[in-house]
Amino acid sequence: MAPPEGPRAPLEFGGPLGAAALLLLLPATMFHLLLAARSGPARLLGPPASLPGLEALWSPRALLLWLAWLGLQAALYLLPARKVAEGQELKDKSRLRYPINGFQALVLTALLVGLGVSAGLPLGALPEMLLPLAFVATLTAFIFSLFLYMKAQVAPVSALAPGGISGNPIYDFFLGRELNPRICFFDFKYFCELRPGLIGWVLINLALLVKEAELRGSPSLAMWLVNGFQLLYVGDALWHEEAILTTMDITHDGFGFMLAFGDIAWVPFTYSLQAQFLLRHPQPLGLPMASAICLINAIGYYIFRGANSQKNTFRKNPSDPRVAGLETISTATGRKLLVSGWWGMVRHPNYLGDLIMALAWSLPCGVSHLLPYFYLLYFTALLVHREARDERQCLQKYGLAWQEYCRRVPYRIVPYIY
Ligand SMILES: NC(=O)C1=CN([C@@H]2O[C@H](COP(=O)(O)OP(=O)(O)OC[C@H]3O[C@@H](n4cnc5c(N)ncnc54)[C@H](OP(=O)(O)O)[C@@H]3O)[C@@H](O)[C@H]2O)C=CC1
Ligand SMILES: CC(C)CCC[C@@H](C)[C@H]1CC=C2C3=C(CC[C@@]21C)[C@@]1(C)CC[C@H](O)C[C@@H]1CC3
Repeated sequence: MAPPEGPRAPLEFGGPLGAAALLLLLPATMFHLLLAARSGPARLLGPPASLPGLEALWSPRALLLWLAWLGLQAALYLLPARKVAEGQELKDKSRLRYPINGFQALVLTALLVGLGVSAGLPLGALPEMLLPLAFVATLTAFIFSLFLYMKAQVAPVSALAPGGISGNPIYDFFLGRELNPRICFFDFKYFCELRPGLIGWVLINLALLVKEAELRGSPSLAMWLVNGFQLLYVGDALWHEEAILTTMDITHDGFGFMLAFGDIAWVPFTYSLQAQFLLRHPQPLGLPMASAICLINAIGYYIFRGANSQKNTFRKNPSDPRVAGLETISTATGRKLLVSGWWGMVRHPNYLGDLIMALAWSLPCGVSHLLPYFYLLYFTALLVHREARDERQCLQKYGLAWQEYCRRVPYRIVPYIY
């Protein structure tokens, strides 16, 4: 169906050319990181030691394993949920319904993997399959995004995302045309955002830990820390699954290659980079240093969770005693903005906490290589860009009230710095 005439959202990511470049650059970066982590020099910059042939990338076993994984996560999504939540109001005034059973999916996956391992499933063999698995995940993301693009051609105009209706096929394929593509109750974007990728990430981490134990007798302290920190992060995201319904990915962005690839390929295969690095480049870590890193992660988590929970509680019920005493600014929409508490410190305190945690995930890998710090560098760029997008949307939504908020809380992410 033809998109509506009228003013369109400004093009992002450098327009169609930028989107075309990212279609190649993102998978290329992911494969570069996978290869670099297993190579001796583990260089972040510069060419990988050797390029794999097609036989190293293509494996029918990896394809089967990948399809079984997606099938398992889809089946867990369809299980009865402890709660069904309503999303934000859509253009046509309706609200979609979403199952809240992500944490249940994590626990059931853990039980199934545990059962599998006790029945002889060689979890330690998974690290050897990362390259072909990443390859099939990338293929899946391309094919799936094509399906989503075609599905959007027959979707009603009211179902399209503001950003993905430029009319340029490459740009729209990358950004995503349809806001909430679904078949019946099965919401593709919501499913992909939290399940196969995030749970896949901690499973890959665990397999790397098991492999390290097989190679060296026991997992290293550094590997334990990386596994523990990232499991906490993923468990937290799934426990607070409902909060995802108000993020810009769900409420504003279409579902196209960027999110499909990001969710199912980028997250599991690049977010597990520190554990991949540690398997081949063991790092000595003493107890005092490990304790300091735990403290950094705990501070990051405290800020991240405190800020996210404060906003979520306030958005659900502003008179909740936990937030009722906070200072606010009224806006013309009837919604208020918090201007004290975490949200009075900087305009994105949750990003600050997330970045501190990102640092704690890299520190166990030592300082001899830049590679394990890739996540911190990429994440800083992602959050700075995301913050700017969110500010633009908030200025549009709240106008003068947002300007007043920016005047009263002048720093974006890091107090007195940015
Ligand atoms: N690991 C990863 O790869 C990624 C992690 N994240 C994390 O996900 C979490 C969610 O992030 P994200 O989706 O970007 O957005 P946020 O949770 O930061 O939400 C931004 C929204 O919050 C509301 N808001 C902003 N300021 C205020 C205020 N002062 N008072 C009340 N409401 C306010 C506005 O929406 P409204 O007013 O409409 O409610 C705004 O659009 C973060 O913790 C982030 O760090 C995000 C991206 C990637
Ligand atoms: C491949 C590109 C460079 C960008 C892809 C971006 C995606 C990987 C991220 C976009 C927003 C995300 C969120 C999360 C994971 C990463 C993606 C999907 C969380 C689920 C991580 C856990 C947090 O508690 C909530 C996050 C919401 C946004």
